[in-house]
Amino acid sequence: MAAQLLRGASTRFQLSTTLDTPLGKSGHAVCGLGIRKLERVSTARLCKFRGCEVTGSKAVLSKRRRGKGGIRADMGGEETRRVPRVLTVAGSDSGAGAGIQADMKACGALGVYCSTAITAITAQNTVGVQGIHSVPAEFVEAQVKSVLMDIGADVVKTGMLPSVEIIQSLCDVLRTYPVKGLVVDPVLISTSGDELAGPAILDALRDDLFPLADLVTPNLPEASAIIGGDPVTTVAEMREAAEAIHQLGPRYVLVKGGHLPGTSTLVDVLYDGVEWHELPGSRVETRNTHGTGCTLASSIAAELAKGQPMLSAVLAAKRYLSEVLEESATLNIGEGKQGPVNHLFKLSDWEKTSKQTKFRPESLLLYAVTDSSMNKSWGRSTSEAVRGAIEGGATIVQIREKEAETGEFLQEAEASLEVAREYGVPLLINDRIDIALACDADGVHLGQSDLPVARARAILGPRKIIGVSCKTPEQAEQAWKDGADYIGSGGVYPTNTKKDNKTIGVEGLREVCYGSPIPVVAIGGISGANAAEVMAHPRPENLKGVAVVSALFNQPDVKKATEAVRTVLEESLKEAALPVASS
Ligand SMILES: Cc1ncc(COP(=O)(O)OP(=O)(O)O)c(N)n1
Ligand SMILES: Cc1ncsc1CCOP(=O)(O)O
Repeated sequence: MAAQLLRGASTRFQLSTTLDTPLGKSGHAVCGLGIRKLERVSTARLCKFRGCEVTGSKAVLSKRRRGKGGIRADMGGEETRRVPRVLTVAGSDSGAGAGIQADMKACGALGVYCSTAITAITAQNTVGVQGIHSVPAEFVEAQVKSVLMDIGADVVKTGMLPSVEIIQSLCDVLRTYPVKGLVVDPVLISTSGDELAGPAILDALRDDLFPLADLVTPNLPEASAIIGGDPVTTVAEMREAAEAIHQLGPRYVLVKGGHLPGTSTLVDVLYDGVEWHELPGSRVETRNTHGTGCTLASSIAAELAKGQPMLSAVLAAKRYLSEVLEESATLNIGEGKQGPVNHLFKLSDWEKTSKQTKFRPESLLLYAVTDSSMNKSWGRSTSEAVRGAIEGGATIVQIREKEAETGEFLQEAEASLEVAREYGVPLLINDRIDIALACDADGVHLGQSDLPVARARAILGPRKIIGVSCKTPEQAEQAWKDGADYIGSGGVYPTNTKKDNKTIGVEGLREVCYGSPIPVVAIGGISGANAAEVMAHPRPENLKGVAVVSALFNQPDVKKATEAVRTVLEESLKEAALPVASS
């Protein structure tokens, strides 16, 4: 059970909304003027605390304290916004690729407020580390306290901790002022190969800091050093190392594979003492990898601060890092062998200049899946049919071609993509990654027997949309871990469009939705006549729409047929104010 942190800086008095974060380092509250010990209380209980009244999920200043200037005069009593907060306790990198600078940029890019406690000042560039000047432990402690007593932090992330005294005093502060999450990046060896910590520091990390941590994120050399020097060069050895490090006390261990020696495998291993997750990554060939360890750890901290559970936080952070690496591949900063990345690439205009149409879960509302034999029988090309569907209200399109030769498929896809781009509607290719790459489509839809999702993600990179057909919650969970963006689930009803396809019904669809961490679109035998039943309230929150073939394309007028289904969907959206079903 989470410790209840009453975040009560002078500008807001709302209880943290992530009280269910599974961290339980009991009993302190930050309220107004300082941090005080509180008894553990359950979320629902009412607690009174030095002028703060906590009622349900709200903490408000009592009249008595309000009168004493506890609320800022310029707030005018308006609701204020909760901002997720990370405190990074790490070293400064003069080259700004790693350390504090990387953490601040990554958190900023992810919408999280990042405060800092600087443990060391390094003279560093793309060539390596030229000098390290440690900050005295008392002054690191002073920085941490200053932040926690006023601004507060949902999650603390540590990087370079250059002395045993700093580690021990940080542990003391964290025991006194607990936070909801602690991510420890055990910075022992920089990615450029420089040793950043000696054996005494390693011992202090192992004995004092790891037991307080929610996550420890060693790379392969660090994992090896932590477990006493045994080599960690295979996925099996990564699992063994994760197990050994978990014994030291953290709730989770993420051993980062990077490029495992001698293999093209990119995999990280996440372990919580019971369950293993092998998380694949996409390969980006670039010299610009300086600071990726710091970036990953601070991005995970940022996602945890937003209230994500650990696995989701790790996956989201990995995806962000892949995007950053891809976007930074050709940056030319510094003369050394390892350059920095551009954490803030989204502030530049890539989204404006990119041809890629962004995936939003809402675009699954009416998913038009083409069928060239149906369209041919009505005397129209695939691209004409796509135009009709989009004008009739389709929100995403998939080119599903089961008969044409590769060259014809590519031509159809290119012509259809031109139409889709005109309207800003995403267009995906069924099954064929080669076609998707050749025409630069927005993504692919894959079945269970197509190219494995993790491989597809590695080939397509972080930005392309990947949808996966799933008939069970287990398949959906796996697809998410492997990097899928959405699930297509069905057949909901019997269909003649796909032979020998098992029907799972509305019940089966909903089971998949409840087991899926990502959005779901229903498919199979869906038309204007039954779309309302599929989308009926209360429905799973992540059921976003319907995918339709024959009810759109085996019709004389595609636009009219699409409008008819869209009208039914619009009606179901109007019920959106009603409660959603929960599992
Ligand atoms: C949105 C959507 N969902 C499911 C499917 C089915 O894909 P798959 O299982 O690969 O079968 P085929 O389409 O290849 O016959 C889909 N295409 N789209
Ligand atoms: C491709 C696919 N996957 C599951 S059912 C199906 C066919 C859907 O076609 P229709 O909408 O005509 O039933």
